Amino acid sequence: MTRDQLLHRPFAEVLAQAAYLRDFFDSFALTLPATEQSLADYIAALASEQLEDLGLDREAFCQALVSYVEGMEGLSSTQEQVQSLTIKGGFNKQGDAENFELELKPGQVVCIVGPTGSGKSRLLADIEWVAQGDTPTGRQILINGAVPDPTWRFSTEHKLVAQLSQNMNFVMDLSVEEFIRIHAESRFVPDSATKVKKIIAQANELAGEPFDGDTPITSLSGGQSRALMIADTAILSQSPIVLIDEIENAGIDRKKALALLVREEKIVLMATHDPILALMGQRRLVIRHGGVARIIDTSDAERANLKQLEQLDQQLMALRHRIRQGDTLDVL
Ligand SMILES: Nc1ncnc2c1ncn2[C@@H]1O[C@H](COP(=O)(O)OP(=O)(O)OP(=O)(O)O)[C@@H](O)[C@H]1O
Repeated sequence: MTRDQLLHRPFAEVLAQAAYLRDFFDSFALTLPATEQSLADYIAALASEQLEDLGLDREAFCQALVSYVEGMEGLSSTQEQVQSLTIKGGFNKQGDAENFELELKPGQVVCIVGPTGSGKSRLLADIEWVAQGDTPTGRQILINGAVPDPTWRFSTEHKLVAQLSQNMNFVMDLSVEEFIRIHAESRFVPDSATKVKKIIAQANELAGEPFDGDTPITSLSGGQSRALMIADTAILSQSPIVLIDEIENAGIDRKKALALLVREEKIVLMATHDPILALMGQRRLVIRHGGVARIIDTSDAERANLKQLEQLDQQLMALRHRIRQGDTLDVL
Protein backbone atom coordinates (compact mmCIF):
# COMPACT_ATOMS: atom_id res chain seq x y z
CA MET A 1 0.00 0.00 0.00
CA THR A 2 1.46 3.40 -0.95
CA ARG A 3 1.44 6.36 1.47
CA ASP A 4 -1.17 8.00 -0.71
CA GLN A 5 -3.50 4.97 -0.64
CA LEU A 6 -3.07 4.64 3.10
CA LEU A 7 -3.96 8.25 3.83
CA HIS A 8 -6.65 8.96 1.23
CA ARG A 9 -8.79 5.84 0.77
CA PRO A 10 -11.88 5.27 2.97
CA PHE A 11 -10.79 3.74 6.27
CA ALA A 12 -12.89 0.56 5.78
CA GLU A 13 -10.86 -0.28 2.63
CA VAL A 14 -7.55 0.41 4.36
CA LEU A 15 -8.57 -1.70 7.36
CA ALA A 16 -9.57 -4.63 5.14
CA GLN A 17 -5.97 -4.74 3.94
CA ALA A 18 -4.30 -3.86 7.23
CA ALA A 19 -6.37 -5.24 10.15
CA TYR A 20 -3.45 -4.57 12.51
CA LEU A 21 -4.28 -0.83 12.32
CA ARG A 22 -6.81 -1.45 15.12
CA ASP A 23 -3.83 -2.07 17.43
CA PHE A 24 -2.29 1.22 16.40
CA PHE A 25 -5.36 3.18 17.49
CA ASP A 26 -5.76 1.02 20.61
CA SER A 27 -2.21 1.73 21.70
CA PHE A 28 -2.92 5.49 21.53
CA ALA A 29 -6.34 4.95 23.20
CA LEU A 30 -8.03 6.61 20.18
CA THR A 31 -11.39 5.64 18.67
CA LEU A 32 -11.20 4.17 15.16
CA PRO A 33 -11.90 6.47 12.20
CA ALA A 34 -15.37 6.19 10.62
CA THR A 35 -15.77 3.70 7.76
CA GLU A 36 -15.93 6.31 5.02
CA GLN A 37 -13.40 8.71 6.54
CA SER A 38 -9.86 8.84 5.14
CA LEU A 39 -6.95 8.75 7.55
CA ALA A 40 -5.81 12.16 6.30
CA ASP A 41 -9.21 13.63 7.28
CA TYR A 42 -9.11 11.78 10.62
CA ILE A 43 -5.68 13.20 11.43
CA ALA A 44 -6.74 16.71 10.36
CA ALA A 45 -9.78 16.48 12.66
CA LEU A 46 -7.84 15.33 15.75
CA ALA A 47 -8.15 17.90 18.51
CA SER A 48 -4.94 19.70 19.46
CA GLU A 49 -5.44 18.65 23.12
CA GLN A 50 -5.60 14.99 22.07
CA LEU A 51 -2.32 15.34 20.20
CA GLU A 52 -0.78 17.17 23.13
CA ASP A 53 -1.77 14.28 25.42
CA LEU A 54 -0.01 11.91 23.05
CA GLY A 55 3.05 14.15 23.00
CA LEU A 56 2.98 14.37 19.20
CA ASP A 57 2.22 17.05 16.65
CA ARG A 58 -0.01 16.29 13.66
CA GLU A 59 2.89 15.59 11.29
CA ALA A 60 4.63 13.26 13.80
CA PHE A 61 1.40 11.32 14.37
CA CYS A 62 0.94 10.90 10.62
CA GLN A 63 4.55 9.76 10.27
CA ALA A 64 4.15 7.26 13.16
CA LEU A 65 1.13 5.79 11.38
CA VAL A 66 2.92 5.49 8.04
CA SER A 67 6.02 3.91 9.67
CA TYR A 68 3.84 1.44 11.56
CA VAL A 69 2.17 0.23 8.37
CA GLU A 70 5.51 0.05 6.54
CA GLY A 71 6.95 -1.96 9.44
CA MET A 72 4.04 -4.39 9.49
CA GLU A 73 4.11 -4.90 5.74
CA GLY A 74 7.87 -5.45 5.79
CA LEU A 75 7.64 -8.04 8.57
CA SER A 76 5.03 -10.21 6.93
CA SER A 77 6.83 -10.10 3.61
CA THR A 78 10.15 -11.22 5.20
CA GLN A 79 8.50 -14.28 6.66
CA GLU A 80 6.60 -15.24 3.54
CA GLN A 81 9.57 -14.68 1.31
CA VAL A 82 11.87 -17.34 2.74
CA GLN A 83 11.16 -20.73 1.21
CA SER A 84 14.71 -22.00 1.39
CA LEU A 85 18.15 -21.33 2.84
CA THR A 86 21.17 -22.67 1.00
CA ILE A 87 24.62 -23.05 2.54
CA LYS A 88 27.40 -23.29 -0.07
CA GLY A 89 30.60 -24.73 1.34
CA GLY A 90 33.79 -22.69 1.61
CA PHE A 91 37.12 -23.80 3.15
CA ASN A 92 38.16 -25.31 6.46
CA LYS A 93 40.96 -23.88 8.63
CA GLN A 94 43.57 -25.78 6.58
CA GLY A 95 42.28 -24.27 3.36
CA ASP A 96 40.65 -27.49 2.04
CA ALA A 97 37.39 -27.03 0.12
CA GLU A 98 34.28 -28.20 1.93
CA ASN A 99 32.55 -29.25 -1.30
CA PHE A 100 28.95 -29.28 -0.18
CA GLU A 101 25.77 -27.43 -0.88
CA LEU A 102 22.82 -27.85 1.46
CA GLU A 103 19.30 -26.55 1.03
CA LEU A 104 17.09 -26.16 4.12
CA LYS A 105 13.31 -25.59 4.16
CA PRO A 106 10.95 -24.16 6.80
CA GLY A 107 10.02 -26.76 9.44
CA GLN A 108 13.43 -28.47 9.24
CA VAL A 109 15.84 -28.80 12.15
CA VAL A 110 19.55 -29.23 11.47
CA CYS A 111 22.02 -29.92 14.26
CA ILE A 112 25.62 -28.80 14.22
CA VAL A 113 28.04 -31.04 16.07
CA GLY A 114 31.81 -31.06 16.57
CA PRO A 115 34.56 -30.66 19.17
CA THR A 116 35.21 -27.43 21.07
CA GLY A 117 36.79 -24.85 18.82
CA SER A 118 35.94 -26.78 15.64
CA GLY A 119 33.85 -23.95 14.17
CA LYS A 120 30.19 -24.52 15.13
CA SER A 121 29.59 -20.93 16.21
CA ARG A 122 31.39 -19.75 13.08
CA LEU A 123 28.88 -21.59 10.89
CA LEU A 124 25.97 -20.02 12.79
CA ALA A 125 27.65 -16.62 12.44
CA ASP A 126 28.06 -17.13 8.66
CA ILE A 127 24.31 -17.71 8.39
CA GLU A 128 23.43 -14.77 10.59
CA TRP A 129 25.69 -12.51 8.58
CA VAL A 130 24.30 -13.96 5.30
CA ALA A 131 27.94 -14.54 4.31
CA GLN A 132 28.89 -13.92 0.69
CA GLY A 133 32.40 -15.32 0.64
CA ASP A 134 33.43 -12.46 2.93
CA THR A 135 34.03 -14.33 6.22
CA PRO A 136 37.07 -16.47 7.24
CA THR A 137 35.34 -19.61 5.88
CA GLY A 138 34.52 -18.24 2.42
CA ARG A 139 31.01 -19.75 2.67
CA GLN A 140 28.04 -18.34 0.81
CA ILE A 141 24.43 -18.19 2.03
CA LEU A 142 21.57 -18.01 -0.48
CA ILE A 143 17.91 -17.31 0.19
CA ASN A 144 15.43 -18.91 -2.20
CA GLY A 145 18.42 -19.96 -4.30
CA ALA A 146 19.71 -16.43 -4.86
CA VAL A 147 21.92 -13.77 -3.26
CA PRO A 148 19.54 -11.95 -0.89
CA ASP A 149 18.79 -8.28 -0.71
CA PRO A 150 21.61 -6.64 1.31
CA THR A 151 19.07 -4.79 3.50
CA TRP A 152 18.54 -8.09 5.36
CA ARG A 153 22.04 -7.79 6.73
CA PHE A 154 21.53 -4.43 8.29
CA SER A 155 17.85 -4.08 9.10
CA THR A 156 17.01 -4.73 12.73
CA GLU A 157 13.28 -4.78 12.07
CA HIS A 158 13.20 -7.23 9.20
CA LYS A 159 15.65 -9.66 10.64
CA LEU A 160 16.19 -12.78 8.61
CA VAL A 161 17.68 -14.59 11.57
CA ALA A 162 16.85 -14.74 15.27
CA GLN A 163 19.75 -15.93 17.38
CA LEU A 164 19.47 -17.49 20.82
CA SER A 165 22.88 -17.36 22.40
CA GLN A 166 24.14 -19.09 25.51
CA ASN A 167 24.40 -16.05 27.73
CA MET A 168 21.55 -13.83 28.72
CA ASN A 169 22.16 -10.84 30.98
CA PHE A 170 19.45 -8.35 31.79
CA VAL A 171 20.49 -4.98 33.17
CA MET A 172 17.23 -3.05 32.86
CA ASP A 173 14.99 -2.23 35.76
CA LEU A 174 11.75 -3.66 34.29
CA SER A 175 9.26 -6.36 35.17
CA VAL A 176 8.97 -9.42 32.93
CA GLU A 177 5.63 -8.14 31.62
CA GLU A 178 6.96 -4.67 30.82
CA PHE A 179 10.04 -6.06 29.11
CA ILE A 180 8.09 -8.41 26.84
CA ARG A 181 5.43 -5.78 26.11
CA ILE A 182 8.06 -3.21 25.03
CA HIS A 183 9.68 -5.87 22.89
CA ALA A 184 6.34 -6.81 21.29
CA GLU A 185 5.49 -3.18 20.57
CA SER A 186 8.90 -2.46 19.09
CA ARG A 187 8.36 -5.38 16.73
CA PHE A 188 4.95 -4.07 15.59
CA VAL A 189 3.35 -7.31 16.72
CA PRO A 190 -0.44 -7.39 16.33
CA ASP A 191 -2.52 -8.18 19.43
CA SER A 192 0.51 -7.71 21.67
CA ALA A 193 -1.35 -8.03 25.02
CA THR A 194 -2.42 -11.62 24.29
CA LYS A 195 1.03 -12.50 22.97
CA VAL A 196 2.71 -11.17 26.12
CA LYS A 197 0.51 -13.42 28.30
CA LYS A 198 1.19 -16.40 26.04
CA ILE A 199 4.96 -15.85 26.22
CA ILE A 200 4.99 -15.71 30.02
CA ALA A 201 2.82 -18.86 30.24
CA GLN A 202 5.02 -20.76 27.75
CA ALA A 203 8.22 -19.67 29.49
CA ASN A 204 6.81 -21.02 32.75
CA GLU A 205 6.18 -24.36 31.09
CA LEU A 206 9.82 -24.53 30.02
CA ALA A 207 11.41 -23.35 33.26
CA GLY A 208 11.48 -25.38 36.44
CA GLU A 209 10.73 -22.61 38.92
CA PRO A 210 7.62 -20.53 38.19
CA PHE A 211 7.69 -16.75 37.80
CA ASP A 212 5.05 -14.18 36.86
CA GLY A 213 4.69 -10.93 34.93
CA ASP A 214 5.56 -8.81 37.98
CA THR A 215 8.93 -10.49 38.57
CA PRO A 216 11.80 -8.04 37.86
CA ILE A 217 13.79 -9.40 34.92
CA THR A 218 17.05 -8.88 36.83
CA SER A 219 15.94 -11.43 39.44
CA LEU A 220 15.23 -14.23 36.95
CA SER A 221 17.53 -17.24 37.20
CA GLY A 222 19.67 -18.29 34.22
CA GLY A 223 17.17 -21.01 33.26
CA GLN A 224 14.18 -18.71 33.67
CA SER A 225 15.68 -15.97 31.47
CA ARG A 226 16.60 -18.53 28.84
CA ALA A 227 13.06 -19.96 28.93
CA LEU A 228 11.69 -16.43 28.55
CA MET A 229 13.90 -15.68 25.55
CA ILE A 230 12.99 -18.97 23.86
CA ALA A 231 9.25 -18.33 24.31
CA ASP A 232 9.79 -14.73 23.16
CA THR A 233 11.62 -15.86 20.01
CA ALA A 234 9.07 -18.57 19.20
CA ILE A 235 6.04 -16.32 19.61
CA LEU A 236 7.23 -12.80 18.74
CA SER A 237 10.04 -13.17 16.31
CA GLN A 238 9.03 -12.91 12.69
CA SER A 239 12.44 -14.13 11.59
CA PRO A 240 12.09 -17.25 9.46
CA ILE A 241 15.44 -18.67 10.58
CA VAL A 242 16.37 -19.45 14.20
CA LEU A 243 19.93 -20.21 15.31
CA ILE A 244 20.43 -21.81 18.70
CA ASP A 245 23.78 -22.08 20.40
CA GLU A 246 23.25 -24.97 22.87
CA ILE A 247 20.13 -25.29 24.98
CA GLU A 248 21.11 -28.39 26.92
CA ASN A 249 22.84 -26.66 29.81
CA ALA A 250 20.13 -24.15 30.45
CA GLY A 251 18.14 -26.00 33.11
CA ILE A 252 14.98 -25.90 31.01
CA ASP A 253 12.78 -28.48 29.33
CA ARG A 254 14.78 -28.62 26.11
CA LYS A 255 12.45 -30.96 24.23
CA LYS A 256 9.51 -28.64 24.82
CA ALA A 257 11.69 -25.67 23.88
CA LEU A 258 12.58 -27.23 20.55
CA ALA A 259 8.99 -28.26 19.85
CA LEU A 260 7.88 -24.68 20.53
CA LEU A 261 10.45 -23.21 18.17
CA VAL A 262 9.80 -25.69 15.38
CA ARG A 263 6.03 -25.39 15.55
CA GLU A 264 6.24 -21.89 14.21
CA GLU A 265 7.37 -23.13 10.76
CA LYS A 266 10.93 -21.93 10.94
CA ILE A 267 14.26 -23.22 9.73
CA VAL A 268 16.12 -24.15 12.92
CA LEU A 269 19.89 -24.67 13.16
CA MET A 270 21.16 -25.78 16.53
CA ALA A 271 24.66 -26.39 17.86
CA THR A 272 24.22 -29.26 20.30
CA HIS A 273 25.81 -32.38 21.72
CA ASP A 274 22.65 -33.61 23.37
CA PRO A 275 21.89 -37.01 21.77
CA ILE A 276 18.12 -36.54 22.09
CA LEU A 277 18.12 -33.13 20.44
CA ALA A 278 20.59 -34.33 17.81
CA LEU A 279 18.32 -37.22 16.81
CA MET A 280 15.26 -34.98 16.75
CA GLY A 281 16.85 -33.05 13.87
CA GLN A 282 16.48 -34.34 10.30
CA ARG A 283 20.22 -34.20 9.80
CA ARG A 284 23.41 -33.08 11.43
CA LEU A 285 26.47 -31.34 10.14
CA VAL A 286 29.71 -32.65 11.57
CA ILE A 287 32.28 -29.87 11.88
CA ARG A 288 35.99 -30.60 12.03
CA HIS A 289 38.92 -28.15 11.72
CA GLY A 290 36.53 -25.35 10.78
CA GLY A 291 34.83 -27.22 7.95
CA VAL A 292 31.74 -29.35 7.41
CA ALA A 293 33.37 -32.80 7.29
CA ARG A 294 30.22 -34.90 7.01
CA ILE A 295 26.47 -34.55 6.65
CA ILE A 296 24.51 -37.29 8.41
CA ASP A 297 20.80 -37.82 7.73
CA THR A 298 19.10 -39.14 10.87
CA SER A 299 18.42 -42.80 10.02
CA ASP A 300 15.36 -44.86 10.95
CA ALA A 301 17.60 -46.97 13.18
CA GLU A 302 18.74 -43.86 15.05
CA ARG A 303 15.20 -42.61 15.37
CA ALA A 304 14.11 -45.98 16.75
CA ASN A 305 16.70 -45.50 19.51
CA LEU A 306 15.13 -42.21 20.55
CA LYS A 307 12.61 -43.92 22.84
CA GLN A 308 15.35 -45.70 24.74
CA LEU A 309 17.37 -42.49 25.02
CA GLU A 310 14.35 -40.67 26.38
CA GLN A 311 13.87 -43.32 29.04
CA LEU A 312 17.53 -43.01 30.06
CA ASP A 313 17.15 -39.26 30.11
CA GLN A 314 14.10 -39.43 32.35
CA GLN A 315 15.97 -41.66 34.79
CA LEU A 316 18.84 -39.17 34.91
CA MET A 317 16.46 -36.23 35.29
CA ALA A 318 14.76 -37.95 38.21
CA LEU A 319 18.14 -38.43 39.89
CA ARG A 320 19.04 -34.83 39.19
CA HIS A 321 15.78 -33.77 40.78
CA ARG A 322 16.54 -35.80 43.88
CA ILE A 323 20.02 -34.23 44.19
CA ARG A 324 18.40 -30.79 43.84
CA GLN A 325 15.95 -31.61 46.61
CA GLY A 326 18.84 -32.61 48.91
CA ASP A 327 18.13 -36.36 48.80
CA THR A 328 20.85 -39.00 48.91
CA LEU A 329 21.34 -41.54 46.12
CA ASP A 330 22.21 -44.57 48.28
CA VAL A 331 19.32 -46.39 46.65
CA LEU A 332 18.58 -45.69 42.96
N1 LIG B 1 36.78 -22.38 8.13
C1 LIG B 1 37.42 -21.57 8.98
N2 LIG B 1 38.44 -20.81 8.56
C2 LIG B 1 39.09 -19.99 9.42
N3 LIG B 1 38.77 -19.84 10.72
C3 LIG B 1 37.76 -20.56 11.19
C4 LIG B 1 37.01 -21.45 10.36
N4 LIG B 1 36.03 -22.02 11.11
C5 LIG B 1 36.16 -21.52 12.35
N5 LIG B 1 37.20 -20.64 12.41
C6 LIG B 1 37.65 -19.92 13.62
O1 LIG B 1 37.99 -20.85 14.62
C7 LIG B 1 37.68 -20.36 15.93
C8 LIG B 1 36.85 -21.35 16.72
O2 LIG B 1 35.59 -21.53 16.09
P1 LIG B 1 34.19 -21.50 16.87
O3 LIG B 1 34.19 -20.51 17.96
O4 LIG B 1 33.13 -21.40 15.83
O5 LIG B 1 34.18 -22.98 17.52
P2 LIG B 1 33.04 -23.77 18.28
O6 LIG B 1 32.95 -25.11 17.67
O7 LIG B 1 31.79 -22.97 18.31
O8 LIG B 1 33.65 -23.87 19.73
P3 LIG B 1 32.91 -24.11 21.16
O9 LIG B 1 32.27 -25.46 21.09
O10 LIG B 1 34.07 -24.06 22.11
O11 LIG B 1 31.95 -22.98 21.35
C9 LIG B 1 36.99 -19.04 15.70
O12 LIG B 1 37.93 -18.00 15.86
C10 LIG B 1 36.53 -19.11 14.26
O13 LIG B 1 36.38 -17.84 13.64
